[in-house]
Amino acid sequence: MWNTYLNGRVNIPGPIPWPIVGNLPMLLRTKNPNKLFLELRMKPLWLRSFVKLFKGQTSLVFSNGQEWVAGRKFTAAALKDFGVGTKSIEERIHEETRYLIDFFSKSQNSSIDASKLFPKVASNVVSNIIFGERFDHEDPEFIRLLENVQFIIEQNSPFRPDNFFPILEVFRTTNQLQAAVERFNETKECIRRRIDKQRLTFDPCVIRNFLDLYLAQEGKQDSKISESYLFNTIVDMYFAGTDTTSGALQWCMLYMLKFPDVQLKCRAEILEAIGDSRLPKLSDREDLSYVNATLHEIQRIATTAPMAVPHTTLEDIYIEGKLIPKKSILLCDLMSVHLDPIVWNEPDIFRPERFLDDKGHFLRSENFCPFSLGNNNLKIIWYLLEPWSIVNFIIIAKIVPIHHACHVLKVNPHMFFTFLNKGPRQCVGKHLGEAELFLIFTSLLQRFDLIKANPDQTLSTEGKQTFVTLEPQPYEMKFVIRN
Ligand code: HEM
Repeated sequence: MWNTYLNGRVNIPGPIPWPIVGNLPMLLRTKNPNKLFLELRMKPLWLRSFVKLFKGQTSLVFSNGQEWVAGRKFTAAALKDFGVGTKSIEERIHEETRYLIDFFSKSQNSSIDASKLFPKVASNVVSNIIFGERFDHEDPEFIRLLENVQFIIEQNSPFRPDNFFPILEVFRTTNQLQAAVERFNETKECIRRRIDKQRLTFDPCVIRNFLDLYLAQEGKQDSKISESYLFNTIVDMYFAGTDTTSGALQWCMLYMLKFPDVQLKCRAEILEAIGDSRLPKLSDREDLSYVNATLHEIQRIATTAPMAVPHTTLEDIYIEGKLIPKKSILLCDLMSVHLDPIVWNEPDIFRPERFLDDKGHFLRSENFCPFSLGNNNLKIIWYLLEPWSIVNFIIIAKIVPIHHACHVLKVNPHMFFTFLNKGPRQCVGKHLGEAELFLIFTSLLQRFDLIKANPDQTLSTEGKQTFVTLEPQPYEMKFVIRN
């Protein structure tokens, strides 16, 4: 402990933490941890850590090494075969979009709570890919499934004080902990029931959806992936694919309410390129530069998953001469890249045009990374947790170029990032998430004027942190059929 303390102080710059509680008091004083981290971006400091969540589980998110490689290959291939980049994903998203259009057309003047609606939309697209069918939004089983996902996510937020300071867990009501475990088991049970139902009509020669792939794998001796691993990966996809996409869609709507001029420009482009007699397709993306730029700008300024997920160092590393010990848990702050004034001009200003060239064509940026770091030479803030001390500390290390860190590690940049062990990490649902944002956003703008439910309401762009995502504060809006 002393060694950790001393080594850390010698090697890594930062303010002195309080004994035992580290920088927890500072964190407790803030309502918005992400904002605090941003304010401290150039000032390294020590903070307390959060407990290792979901310890002992094995699935795509919670596996490493060869097991992870096999699981990743399987999941990525499955997502590809069943849609990502192909027509069928488009059809599955269209199915959900048609439901939305129908629903909004019938409930024209009703106020819609975006925080209640979009989790259903995102979750239904994942359901469609996994089970081959969507749920009715009013289906009690579906509502319960979503409530459970939400509850578990809230209970496990890394920003809960007891996650920063595990000893506080003794003060957490056992009821809450017990409820989280029970709801997690209930979610698994719901998925288990679906698997059993699909088993009755399963034909190994006709693979219909992700579950069929799972069933085809079941019981195979030579399979590199165990049944329980695949089962847990389905659970992962549910959790990882619902909150993130729903959060991003909520941000999209919020920015359209806040910036009606941008909404008008997006709609004008959609109507000019596509008209209003058919739904937008993924292939329309290249004709919709301004829309594309707007979606990128929203994802940049809002950063739905601001700190991605934790990763672990494989060995002792030195970043700019500072020791980051083996098995340290690192969080990379994606938001620090998206709001870095060195790479973005006036990063706090919402301006879709920054993603357009002089001719109005869409312009990519290597500093755009909502789905985690790629191969780019990004500068990023690192948060470091030291896993062996009684009370863990996080250090916001200096901003360092990612390639620098990878060079020190002598590994491929992708291989650098790990979740509690080793393995490259990037969002496996990136293309699916992008497709959902594009198709749902454009389809809604094509048909409806998006307006605030209450014209006097001030919409805040301050986010609300959940497990890994940053969502807008709840707001209400109306979808009015366009004249
Ligand atoms: C706008 C939507 C989305 C955003 C912003 C997002 C963002 C992220 C981020 C930042 C990570 C962490 C990467 C890292 O380890 O550093 C991640 C991982 C992951 N995402 Fe997404 N995601 C989105 C949509 C989806 C969807 C639709 C799915 C569903 C299939 C999904 C499934 C996953 C999974 C399974 C992982 C873990 C991958 C692994 O550990 O290999 N995501 N996502």
